[in-house]
Amino acid sequence: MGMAMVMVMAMVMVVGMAMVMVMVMVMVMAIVMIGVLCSLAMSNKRISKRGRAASGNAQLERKTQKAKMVLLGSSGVGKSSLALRFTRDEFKSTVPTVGCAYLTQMVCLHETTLRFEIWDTTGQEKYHSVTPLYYRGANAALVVYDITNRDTFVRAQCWLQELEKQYIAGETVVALVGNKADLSDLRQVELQEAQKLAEKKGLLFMETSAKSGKKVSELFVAIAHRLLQNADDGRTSLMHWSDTRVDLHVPESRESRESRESCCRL
Ligand SMILES: Nc1nc2c(ncn2[C@@H]2O[C@H](COP(=O)(O)OP(=O)(O)OP(=O)(O)O)[C@@H](O)[C@H]2O)c(=O)[nH]1
Repeated sequence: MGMAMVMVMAMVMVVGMAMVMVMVMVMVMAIVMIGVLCSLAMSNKRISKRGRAASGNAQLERKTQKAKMVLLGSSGVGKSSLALRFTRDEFKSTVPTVGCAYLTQMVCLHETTLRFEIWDTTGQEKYHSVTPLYYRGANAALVVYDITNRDTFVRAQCWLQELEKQYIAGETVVALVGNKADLSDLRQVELQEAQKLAEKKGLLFMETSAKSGKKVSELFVAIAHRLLQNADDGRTSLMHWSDTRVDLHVPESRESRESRESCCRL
């Protein structure tokens, strides 16, 4: 009888100990799981904070920068036509520019949007003395000649010399542009000759046609890339631009708003 009692008590003790051990194990597992869940929650919080900071920076980087560009060259080479092709993708008969015309166009690149503020000067000799007023402070200059007219190429070289006196090399992006490439049968300036000149002076060079649109947006995008590269290298500084206009007139039609806000995406 006594032996049986001892055995029963021993069994109760073993079962009790087993139950205590199971409970301890359950508690330990619960504590471990709570710990894991807490650390996961903390790291998620950190990731989302970092994500917000990154998207904030991305937003900052996407801000629009503006660049002043001046178009120079003899009368009739197609400066206004190039500006019109680039800003409105149009080609129509133009009248000689009086003084200067002002147009704008956005270029959307991967990380930045660049707003070109284009000063289209007149090529007429009688206004020559006022032209420096327009190219002062320009971030970029297009020196345009007509590939079918050698005189305009000679004149373009005078413009380049004038610009060289005004600017520190590398600060202003200068492009030599041979326009009217659609009339290559009437060519008076060989591509290689202009290319060589541009290489010697470290200029961008392109033959374009405002009439057909050939290489026009490529030209402006190449200038935009060069400008942003110079800004990154600290050689030039571009100002930020934000649209702060207040429209005091009748609401704009959807069509005209879309064309105003259009961006040259390449
Ligand atoms: N075939 C051809 N004609 C062009 C091209 N670009 C311009 N033209 C014509 O050349 C003439 C002069 O063009 P504009 O754009 O007014 O020239 P501009 O350099 O602005 O002239 P100014 O305002 O006097 O300085 C116009 O009759 C245009 O239609 C082109 O790429 N091909």
